[in-house]
Amino acid sequence: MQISGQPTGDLTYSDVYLIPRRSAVGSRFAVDLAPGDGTPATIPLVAANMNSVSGPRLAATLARRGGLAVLPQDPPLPVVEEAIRWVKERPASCDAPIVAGAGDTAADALRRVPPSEQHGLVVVRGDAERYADGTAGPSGAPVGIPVAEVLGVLPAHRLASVPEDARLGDLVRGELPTIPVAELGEGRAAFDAVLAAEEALGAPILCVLEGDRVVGTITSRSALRNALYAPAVDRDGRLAVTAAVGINGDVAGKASALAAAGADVLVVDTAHGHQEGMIRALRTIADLDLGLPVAAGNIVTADGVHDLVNAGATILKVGVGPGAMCTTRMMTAVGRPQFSAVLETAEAASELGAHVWADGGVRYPRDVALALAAGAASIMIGSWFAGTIEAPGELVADPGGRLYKESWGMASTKAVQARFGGLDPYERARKELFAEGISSSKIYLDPQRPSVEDLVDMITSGVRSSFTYAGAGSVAEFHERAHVGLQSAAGYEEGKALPVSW
Ligand SMILES: NC(=O)C1=CN([C@@H]2O[C@H](COP(=O)(O)OP(=O)(O)OC[C@H]3O[C@@H](n4cnc5c(N)ncnc54)[C@H](OP(=O)(O)O)[C@@H]3O)[C@@H](O)[C@H]2O)C=CC1
Ligand SMILES: Nc1nc2c(ncn2[C@@H]2O[C@H](COP(=O)(O)O)[C@@H](O)[C@H]2O)c(=O)[nH]1
Ligand SMILES: [K+]
Repeated sequence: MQISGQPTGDLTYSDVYLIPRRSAVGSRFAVDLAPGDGTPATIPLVAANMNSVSGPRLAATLARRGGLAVLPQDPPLPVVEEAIRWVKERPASCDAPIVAGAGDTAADALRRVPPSEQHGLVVVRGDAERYADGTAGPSGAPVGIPVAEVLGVLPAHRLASVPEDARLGDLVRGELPTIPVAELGEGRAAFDAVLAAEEALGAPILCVLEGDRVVGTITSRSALRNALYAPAVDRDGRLAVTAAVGINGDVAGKASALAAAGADVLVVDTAHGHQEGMIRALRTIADLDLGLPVAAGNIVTADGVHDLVNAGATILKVGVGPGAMCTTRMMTAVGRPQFSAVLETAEAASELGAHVWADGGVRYPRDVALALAAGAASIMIGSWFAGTIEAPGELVADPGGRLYKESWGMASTKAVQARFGGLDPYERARKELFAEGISSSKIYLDPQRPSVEDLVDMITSGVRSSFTYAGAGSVAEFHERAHVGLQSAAGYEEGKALPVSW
């Protein structure tokens, strides 16, 4: 990366911009976004290990589009193992259905999906619990739902015009719109086949049939995405997923169990990553020789990079204080403006053959492009992804009818209370003294982009375009060719669009 001008201090994303330069990359579709960090990701996006962000559905959806999600360290190990299993059993070539029971009401459904196009529910006879949101129960059972059990598909937009207490079983009508998995094909052929089936059946969402089981759903939008993205998969072609480990407790036992459950990357995570406890935890994991990439953090200095890589980290998780839920900077004054933190750590990491994930503070696609320009391999996003259909938790309508999901910091009083609920009251009270995050925040769904996939489309299209402005066809070339300038607050303001006249 080249920087024009002399920065007088550390910089964050709003302080900088990208200068266009001569390009030989003729099309934005010619850009390869694979991070090249030793993980199976094919796009440089990682969902943060926050309880309000990375659950199994978001992890599977993001992996289908080439990203990774980090399952957080707080839930009990069996819950995380089950989440890994759930992700691994989801299809890579079609969507994991949102399954509802015939007796569920429209109000129940609206807590899971907004009434928007491109989304819907697969309504089954009786109780949907049996299908655990698309699986057929315990480990080893066949994946998918017997077609005879499926009453129909309810497009979510219909929920806008029915009474709240209407039963879903009474709302589905007509023949079940299906497409055999063998007809899906690849690329444009798949898009054409799905579009033709949608038009012929007059249905915006189709059930994908393998034998006599519904293994997923598909829309023409998801068929288009199948052609644009390559899923992040493990050696067996199953969707990839990542899981976090803390630095305390039985680190070896937990890391081994997560690896055995199928985690594709381990993330060793604590607020102050440049500490002896982290170095011990990394050495413990290195001794296990699990053969997995290990991400560790959070750090913001080159010294931190050296110590953590020497202890076994292959990826550094970089960022102290930029997170939307984070109060560390105001509580402790500690942290570092994120652009400079990524720039310095990425340079140090690259000398050691390691990589950086820029963690936190991303609010626009431009921030992702700038983190990549600074040398990051991937970008971690938390709060922005919390306001999506796939994030854990239910949709809530505010008094004006706008839909949101609740989010909270992993170092907030709420998270600390949940994490240390098993301790005696004295120990719990001691832990609660140190909250460094907000306990409750509303993250509104973007009505135009209610799904994490919509956000991924938006971010990757912005970043593909950034790459061509810089004449870069890959992440490695972007690291080389990005030309960054410094801007004033007025310069940043000028770049914003104007929703109403001035
Ligand atoms: N990226 C960021 O800016 C931040 C992220 N977080 C996130 O919050 C979650 C919880 O992390 P964490 O609070 O580390 O909890 P952990 O459960 O991982 O424990 C942290 C350990 O480090 C010790 N420690 C020493 N100094 C500090 C310090 N300054 N801050 C925190 N712990 C310290 C703690 O001991 P003792 O409790 O006795 O002090 C404890 O043993 C993680 O997901 C983390 O990434 C939290 C804060 C900042
Ligand atoms: N200091 C704190 N940092 C936190 C907390 N919870 C999460 N985080 C960090 O934020 C990023 C995600 O950033 P976002 O801007 O995309 O939301 C996450 O990965 C953590 O590093 C917290 O309570 N305190
Ligand atoms: K912050």
